[in-house]
Amino acid sequence: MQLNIRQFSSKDANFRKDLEQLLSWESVSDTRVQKSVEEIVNRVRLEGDAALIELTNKFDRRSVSSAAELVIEADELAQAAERVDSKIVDALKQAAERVKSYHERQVQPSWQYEEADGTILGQQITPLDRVGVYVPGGKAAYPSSVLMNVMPAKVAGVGEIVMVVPTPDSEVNDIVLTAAHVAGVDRVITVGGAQAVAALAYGTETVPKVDKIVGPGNIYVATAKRMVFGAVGIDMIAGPSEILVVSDGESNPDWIAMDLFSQAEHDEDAQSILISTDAAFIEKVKVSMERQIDDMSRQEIIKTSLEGRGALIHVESMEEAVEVANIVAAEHLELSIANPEEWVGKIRHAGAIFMGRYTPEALGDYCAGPNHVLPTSGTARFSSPLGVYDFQKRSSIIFCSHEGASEMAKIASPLARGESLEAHALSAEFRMIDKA
Ligand SMILES: NC(=O)c1ccc[n+]([C@@H]2O[C@H](COP(=O)([O-])OP(=O)(O)OC[C@H]3O[C@@H](n4cnc5c(N)ncnc54)[C@H](O)[C@@H]3O)[C@@H](O)[C@H]2O)c1
Ligand SMILES: N[C@H](CO)Cc1c[nH]c[nH+]1
Ligand SMILES: [Zn+2]
Repeated sequence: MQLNIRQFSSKDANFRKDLEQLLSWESVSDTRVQKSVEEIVNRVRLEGDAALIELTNKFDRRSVSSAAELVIEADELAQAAERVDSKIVDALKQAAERVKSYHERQVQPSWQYEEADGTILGQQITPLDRVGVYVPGGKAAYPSSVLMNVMPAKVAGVGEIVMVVPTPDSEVNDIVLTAAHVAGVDRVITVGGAQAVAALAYGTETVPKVDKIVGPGNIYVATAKRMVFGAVGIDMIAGPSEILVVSDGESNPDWIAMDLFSQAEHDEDAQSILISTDAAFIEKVKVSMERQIDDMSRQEIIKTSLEGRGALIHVESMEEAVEVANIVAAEHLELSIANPEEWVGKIRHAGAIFMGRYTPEALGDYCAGPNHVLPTSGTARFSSPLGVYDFQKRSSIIFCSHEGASEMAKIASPLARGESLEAHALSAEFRMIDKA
């Protein structure tokens, strides 16, 4: 099948403009989706379960009549695990173990230090009480996303985990429920989209209000998360998947073609980009894609994604490749080159960096250990992978000895008076040992 994928070179006069246009999709989509998400969120906030049921029936093609039908309790999750092929259950358990082991290294303990006069300063770290985990389920089922969202929350010690997942046409995916069981989810609610995010943010008669919502999803989910931020915490905006492969032209073109497909098959809105210093290699990858796509079960989604949002970019040098990669700030960056360790330090913006020819992004999606919930749409410039730190919060700890309070009051008092805040000044001065 022929693929009309955008192709350009860093030598083109319009290169920067073309690149900008390639990456500018989210803002265009935002205005299209914004209004409908606003309406959905407001309805769920004001009407609770009634709106949640109506919107779920509409968007997921269901015929639910009571909210109780939307809830799957922990014991039903365990039953689902019995219906799933034991090889898949084993793989889920092994993946969960690897993800857990990686995330255990992220735990931030409380800390404190003592000054000479006995004053103690520090931070007390506590887990969140209740979190909502969004697991996408519109176009594909994501048991792996259950593990990636829930394991770090478990490692952090979160009190209660409520998972939402859409079940279009009422098709419940047993592997998703099994993953929820393996990871230790407390309750699953089969709703999705902006209505699920709103229900978790504001609470309904059936869905408990949570402290934070985490997890990826399509543009409706991402827009809703952005909208409810403030009423609840959110992790990041993790939208349609992206991959940027940087190749030196020495990798197997079939492997690279499949790596590009691997993210394109998620969604028509997913983005796969290849950058190479070798123009002939780019052609080989294109030929390989046109050959291999005929055998792909999700070829329509792949084609739409590659033709709408994909690109093959020729650059003059690895320096230039790195410069472009830092502009793209992709969710996933594959460095399919001979010496990735020489270049990795120059990458400033990427959700996850896959180093070398034997590290396909797909291994990170399932079981390498690091989280696959990653910042998309260039937000890797300021966001990080989902981690234990997203489920922990910090309280400052201050204990003043009498001597310490007295010394600090000498600093605080003039500052408070400089702000004309007399009560502040006096509050500090009362603690002085020598008030003269
Ligand atoms: N970044 C990550 O870590 C990560 C991980 C897994 C998946 N993903 C991405 O998550 C996304 C999953 O998307 P999905 O669609 O399969 O599932 P989803 O669960 O995110 O979205 C499905 C929901 O979207 C809502 N919706 C669909 N069309 C709508 C419309 N016209 N108006 C209002 N609401 C509408 C419906 O409520 C539906 O339940 C993909 O883009 C995939 O690439 C990202
Ligand atoms: N690549 C997705 C994150 O962008 C995660 C995923 C789940 N399953 C397969 N892939
Ligand atoms: Zn993936």
